[in-house]
Amino acid sequence: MKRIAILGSTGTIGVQALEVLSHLDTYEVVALAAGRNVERLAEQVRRYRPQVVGVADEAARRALRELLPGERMDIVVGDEGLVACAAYPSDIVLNAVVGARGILPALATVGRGARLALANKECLVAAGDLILRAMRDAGGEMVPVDSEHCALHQCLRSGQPEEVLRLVLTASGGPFRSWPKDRMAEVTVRDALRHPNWNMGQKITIDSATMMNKGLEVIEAHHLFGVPYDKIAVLVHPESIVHSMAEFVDGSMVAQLATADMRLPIQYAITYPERSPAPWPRLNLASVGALHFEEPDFDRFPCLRLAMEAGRAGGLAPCVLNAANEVAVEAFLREQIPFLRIPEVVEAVLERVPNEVPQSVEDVLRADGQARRLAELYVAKG
Ligand SMILES: NC(=O)C1=CN([C@@H]2O[C@H](COP(=O)(O)OP(=O)(O)OC[C@H]3O[C@@H](n4cnc5c(N)ncnc54)[C@H](OP(=O)(O)O)[C@@H]3O)[C@@H](O)[C@H]2O)C=CC1
Ligand SMILES: CC(=O)[C@@H](O)[C@H](O)COP(=O)(O)O
Ligand SMILES: [Mn+2]
Repeated sequence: MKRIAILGSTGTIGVQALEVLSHLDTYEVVALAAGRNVERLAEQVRRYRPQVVGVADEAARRALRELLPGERMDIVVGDEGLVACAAYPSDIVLNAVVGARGILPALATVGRGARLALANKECLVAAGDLILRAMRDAGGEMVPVDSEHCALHQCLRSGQPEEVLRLVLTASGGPFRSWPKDRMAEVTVRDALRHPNWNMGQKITIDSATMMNKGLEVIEAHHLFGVPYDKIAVLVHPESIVHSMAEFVDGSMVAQLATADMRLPIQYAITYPERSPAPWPRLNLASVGALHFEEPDFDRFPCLRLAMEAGRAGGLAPCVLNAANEVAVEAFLREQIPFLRIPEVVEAVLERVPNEVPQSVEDVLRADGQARRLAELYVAKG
């Protein structure tokens, strides 16, 4: 039996991960962590009987205890609780919490030599160098869950690092792929939450709509695969069937294709290097018919440009970009700012937080906090 901890178990990735585990019979769930959805968490605890359970705050802890009065489990709370779940002895930690909150549990996982199955891209964006250093020092490993990076991980199994010419990350283009710029000023929350191909949590769905998601994924790919930014390209592919590709020096392109179903990358990250049979629907290319590709539009999607610039700038810039974006997306979801204000808030914050090379996670968390406070000020201006 392999032991697994799932952080963000009540979210879209966490729920699908438990579904994957229900058909693999060699894994024991030892830790579950979530935020405030205690009803769903209680159901998961009843079924998987983890030894430790994390929740966001004291109110959630009390509510969970009331729902499970006789359950033998340690309940841990807040960001410290998340770290405790990641640090609890296990072979694999699936980090599927949303946002920069994923940094400390990622460090706790790789720092004890366990496998980090990584959905939480924000931790690599904000603290990629530190997490990779901790992973190398402790002999840990990271296997991506993000669909594009899972695809690239598979594509790169067919060549040596020095044979790679470039990585091509595919992007659906989101719900506004073909909208003219003036119409994008009228975007509602409902419009932006209507992703064409994927059913995901709200924050990543808005990131897909602004294409910030793809920018974050470029930075994620840079860290995961050690490839410089000038060798990472983005290509819009509205069908989300080709999940990404690696181009080799001889002109060969190796792509990974599958249905748009996150259960596959989740299972891959858990069972790697083995592949297990999967019971869900498979890709039928004849019924898909045609696949389309086009260049991204950096003018209508300035978040993509901002993220790629922040990645190239390095240092604290990606952390600042990510923190400002988290605040701006939250404000858009609360209808405090319009859609097109998201990149404006991010750009304004990036211009004001000085860029340095972080020496420690404390430097990263300090810049994250500073960027959030500034972003709140810009949000308050509307
Ligand atoms: N969804 C997808 O298909 C993909 C997601 N990802 C990445 O995976 C991550 C998760 O995404 P997704 O599942 O869509 O997000 P969701 O919003 O669906 O889920 C987020 C999870 O984080 C938990 N959470 C929120 N606040 C806290 C907190 N304070 N302490 C502990 N846990 C907390 C939530 O708990 P609760 O609900 O109980 O409050 C929930 O379990 C993101 O980084 C995203 O970018 C990457 C590729 C694809
Ligand atoms: C499923 C997944 O990995 C998401 O990150 C997805 O790729 C988002 O789609 P976009 O290509 O629209 O950003
Ligand atoms: Mn993705």
